[in-house]
Amino acid sequence: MVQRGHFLDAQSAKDDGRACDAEEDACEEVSSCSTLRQMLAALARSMPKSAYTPMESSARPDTSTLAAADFDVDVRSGFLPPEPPISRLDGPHYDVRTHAASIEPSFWEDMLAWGKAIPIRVGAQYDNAEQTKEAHVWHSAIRAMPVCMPSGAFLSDIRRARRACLVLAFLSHMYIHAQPDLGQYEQDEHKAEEIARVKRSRHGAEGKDDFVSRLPASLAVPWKLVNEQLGLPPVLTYATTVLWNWALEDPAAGMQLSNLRILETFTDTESEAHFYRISLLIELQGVEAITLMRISLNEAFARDALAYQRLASYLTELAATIKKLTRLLADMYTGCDPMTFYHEIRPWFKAGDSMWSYEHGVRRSGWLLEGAEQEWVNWTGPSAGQSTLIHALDLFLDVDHARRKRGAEYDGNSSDTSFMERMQAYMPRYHREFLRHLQYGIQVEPVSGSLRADGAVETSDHPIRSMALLSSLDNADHALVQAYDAALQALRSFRDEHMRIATRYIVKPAKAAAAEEIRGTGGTALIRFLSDCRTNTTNAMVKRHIHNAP
Ligand code: HEM
Repeated sequence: MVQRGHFLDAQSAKDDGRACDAEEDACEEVSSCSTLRQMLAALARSMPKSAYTPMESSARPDTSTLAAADFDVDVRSGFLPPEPPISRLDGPHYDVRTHAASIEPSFWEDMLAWGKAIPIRVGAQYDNAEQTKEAHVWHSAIRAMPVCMPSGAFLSDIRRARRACLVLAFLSHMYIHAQPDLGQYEQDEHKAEEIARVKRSRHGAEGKDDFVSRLPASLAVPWKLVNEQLGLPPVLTYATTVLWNWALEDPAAGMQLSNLRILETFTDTESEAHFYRISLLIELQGVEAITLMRISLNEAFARDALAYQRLASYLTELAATIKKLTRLLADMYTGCDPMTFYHEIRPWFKAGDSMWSYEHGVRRSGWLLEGAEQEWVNWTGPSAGQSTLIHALDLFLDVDHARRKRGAEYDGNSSDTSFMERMQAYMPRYHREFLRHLQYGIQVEPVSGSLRADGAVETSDHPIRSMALLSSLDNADHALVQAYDAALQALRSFRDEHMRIATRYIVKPAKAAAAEEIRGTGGTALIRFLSDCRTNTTNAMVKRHIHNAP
């Protein structure tokens, strides 16, 4: 069997001491495909690397070559950077009220610290007149702040670029959401008109009738530039709130579950820190899954009898790892209060796609990034649906959320088949590349068989699924099929738990608050969508299709 790609350099298979007749042919095939091979070798690399990724110093450093050589997936930390993110952009400290003309990036840090100290609140719900006044001064200072263009040298230090992305994201969401009368959330047209009228009268001096959805150039321009560098749109993302938002309690103790602390929150509540921390712990535990996926794909390259046995054992381990992820997910309840999540934390995440405003009497959604975008932008707020880890598990196990495969099994009533693909636009560039590679870079010779209960022929060029299909044809040994399906079952159970969480943290509080429409941060009709994701997981199981399954 000739593979069009594989996940390990051929030497490792040889080092296994396994004889494989097809190996040399396959090696030739692979060596002719050197670019792909380099990418695969980078993925399989076992040497730790530095999170500092020096790049050419220029106004817009080109990171494309790095993307090809390195998917920014670390053997110790997975999709998290292996070294703690920096917690402050250096440079002199400013008294933000008197030195508003400064243009050092550290000035953003001072603005963030000031905003948090007030503290800036969603909808300008302050406790007293003094706070209200100070918040107004903060707000005006942001608008008056000069545009600071980060230098090429600054952008080329990836840790500083990530921190800048985080600070600008928090500042931008604070700026937008902390304005008074955020009734623009209401999609009731009459209310929105009334609110717009009140806003006009209040912000007459600003001269902007939809001031609320306009991000000033002082934030919009550098934010867009920094995020372009990282391959992200200018909006708060999972990468910002989770992947790059942590520190080690004790630097000497290293990256352990109990040693991680969240750097920035909007609400300064334990619930918000816990909400981010759970995802962080899942990412860290996910390193185990990434390793198992990688070594499994090596077996998909070898494809001898031992490979089938080993793959079965790795998939069994993967199922156990996914169960650990589910247990971590269920820990959400131990530190994140559903009401605090729904009423205090979630509103900060709203972005252009779910905010409405009026300009010159025209109602529209979106944010206007002054000086950075000509058009109103409708980006979506952060969702753990942007976790590359979960997408990788889906791709590895051939879960098809786009519903292009196995089409006959679907009723054609899916709520949102494009959500998962759309979420990839919100991942850091290298992680997106990683998924693209996992999806398109490693196909094998298609395997066909009449395995389905309805007799339809299924053809698969998926490296793992095709082996499970082949193994299912052999009635003597269904160990691989069982292990493959067990991993899918574990992923389904993860999604069961996730649905319970979404119900407890969004659906119930929304019903209690008599919300007219219940949608996820990503804008989905959430219960229908999450239930579809579960169905897609189950539909990938092989056993369901075998005539004589044991
Ligand atoms: C309070 C906690 C959470 C709530 C309320 C929640 C809610 C939601 C909602 C409503 C969606 C639908 C998409 C949207 O419109 O935003 C979603 C998607 C998703 N969430 Fe969460 N989520 C939570 C925590 C997590 C965590 C910790 C993870 C794991 C890292 C996670 C992983 C996902 C994934 C992978 C999706 C895409 C759909 C799927 O794969 O099933 N969520 N979440």
